[in-house]
Amino acid sequence: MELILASASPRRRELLQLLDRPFQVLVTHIPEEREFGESPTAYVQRLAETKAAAGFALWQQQHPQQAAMVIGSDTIVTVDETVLEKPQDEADYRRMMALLSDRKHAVLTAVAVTDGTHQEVAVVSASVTFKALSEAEITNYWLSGEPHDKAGGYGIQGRAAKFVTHLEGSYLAVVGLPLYETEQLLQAVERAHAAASSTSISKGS
Ligand SMILES: Cc1cn([C@H]2C[C@H](O)[C@@H](COP(=O)(O)OP(=O)(O)OP(=O)(O)O)O2)c(=O)[nH]c1=O
Repeated sequence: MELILASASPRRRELLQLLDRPFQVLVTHIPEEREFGESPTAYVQRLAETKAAAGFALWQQQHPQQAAMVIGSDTIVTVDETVLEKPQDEADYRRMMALLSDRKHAVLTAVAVTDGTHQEVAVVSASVTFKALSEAEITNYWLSGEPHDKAGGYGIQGRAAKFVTHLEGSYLAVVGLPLYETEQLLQAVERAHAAASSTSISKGS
């Protein structure tokens, strides 16, 4: 069965390589809009599931006969009930840094895996504490070019590492793809796929 990563994120691609499973990348575009009353956990889970399903649909269009497992993932930062995604511009980035400075926030990454029939999903979290950020630090970090394509406007694996005083939970959930959980989800879908294939063979279909 082919493995497909439905993601445009270079971080997810690099991390997935560490599972030593050959894979291809497909890019789909899913609008990221939280529904009224939707909790951060429900939201991030829905986006990961939607990305996996859209990736599977695209794979099927291109390869109608070939089985595949597709991974979709989404990362958000939450401060109280406020959800931070990628900053739209510098002002949006500055709003995010003001919310993150000198306090704890949560990062949630959802990973969904589907083979078109079976689906597994996990939401993995971390709690991250930032030092008090000065205006100069906020400005210089923006000028580094790192914030624009990252949830919450920062990359813990990059220059924002020096802002982090404490981390609890999954470091890889912050970077965008928690590998232990991803491997477990892949194995679960593989087992379900194998069980369904052996049932359909014994039924003679
Ligand atoms: C908080 C944080 C986020 N990020 C990144 C991970 C994700 O790539 C990005 C969150 O945006 P996402 O919308 O989750 O993902 P994406 O648009 O980059 O890729 P795709 O939807 O195609 O899979 O933020 C870091 O790299 N480091 C960090 O410390």
